Amino acid sequence: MGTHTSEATLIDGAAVAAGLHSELRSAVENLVERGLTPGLAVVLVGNDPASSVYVRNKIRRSVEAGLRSFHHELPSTTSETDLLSLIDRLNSAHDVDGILVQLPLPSHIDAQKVTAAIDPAKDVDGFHPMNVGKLSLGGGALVPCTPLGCMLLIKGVRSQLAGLNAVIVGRSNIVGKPLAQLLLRENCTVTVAHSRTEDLPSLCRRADILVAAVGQPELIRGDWIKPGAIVIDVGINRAEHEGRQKLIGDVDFAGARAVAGALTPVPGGVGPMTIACLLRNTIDAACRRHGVSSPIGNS
Ligand SMILES: NC(=O)C1=CN([C@@H]2O[C@H](COP(=O)(O)OP(=O)(O)OC[C@H]3O[C@@H](n4cnc5c(N)ncnc54)[C@H](OP(=O)(O)O)[C@@H]3O)[C@@H](O)[C@H]2O)C=CC1
Ligand SMILES: Nc1nc(=O)c2c([nH]1)NC[C@@H]1CN(c3ccc(C(=O)N[C@@H](CCC(=O)O)C(=O)O)cc3)C=[N+]21
Repeated sequence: MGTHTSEATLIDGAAVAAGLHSELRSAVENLVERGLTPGLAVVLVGNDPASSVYVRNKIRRSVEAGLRSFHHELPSTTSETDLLSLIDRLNSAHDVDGILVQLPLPSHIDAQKVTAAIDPAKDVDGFHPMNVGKLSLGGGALVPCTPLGCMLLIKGVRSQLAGLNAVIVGRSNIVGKPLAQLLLRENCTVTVAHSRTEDLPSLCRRADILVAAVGQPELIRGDWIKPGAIVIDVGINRAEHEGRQKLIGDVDFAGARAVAGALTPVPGGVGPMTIACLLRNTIDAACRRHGVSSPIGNS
């Protein structure tokens, strides 16, 4: 069949996220008028520089949106017991609607245990077993922010996904697995690949929707991509370039751009959507907790 010559459409996640932020800002204004100011608590343990940058962005964005923001920075030597007791306090704090504990946690702390200690109604990351279970059963969950952001970008390109082959490279609990549930819900045929997958290039070539969430710079090459495919690059890899820090995705951007139908850049793709979806989940959680109808559309 015909050769594919046109360049992929760039999916401008930063622009989509900016649009979401302005919707969220009005939604918060509306809620504040009705006496409800949604509150987000962000907990950072230790001083990993990348985590600090993300946490600062999350706080800045939530303040811009009009949310109440609570910031807890704990030293890397914090014990699991102390972290759990902070979570207990946040669970019972009336003005806290969302709790986010930034990952990764120091290795002496059991992240699963911490996640399970968060009130599922305040679990704006969607990592609590209750929300994971609800997502898999099909309703009522707080949905993890990055997969939610990916879905909004994919559906912005193409609203009807039924029957498409979706390949997700990466099976983490925060991206790959929950995204598989969301694509399945849209009636895609979903394959989740990982480090033990055989012949990854051939598998990727069958994908109408290809999502890379691996953490390996430019693993996915242009010639692994089906012409016209929607390619979502979740990867954030830091590299030195001419003495400066540069972010690189899991997809060879230039190679993919010549083949794909639509493609997200790094930075400015999925990352900004993750933060917008976090704020959206916080507003959602606040409305549910207070029995108020949500002023934002559901998806
Ligand atoms: N933009 C955003 O908002 C976000 C970006 N990220 C970024 O996304 C990337 C993935 O993060 P996360 O989901 O936490 O990843 P994890 O590090 O938890 O998991 C990586 C996954 O990739 C798989 N994998 C590793 N190497 C290969 C390979 N060579 N071939 C095939 N599969 C491989 C692993 O397989 P196995 O299970 O077999 O080990 C694993 O399933 C990172 O770059 C991270 O920084 C993450 C969250 C949010
Ligand atoms: N409990 C928890 N929840 C998370 O959602 C979570 C986490 N822990 N730990 C780490 C990962 C990673 N993550 C990102 C969020 C925003 C950008 C982002 O905004 N990226 C910008 C660039 C930012 C920069 O310049 O570094 C972009 O891609 O354009 C990236 C990555 C959320 N995560």
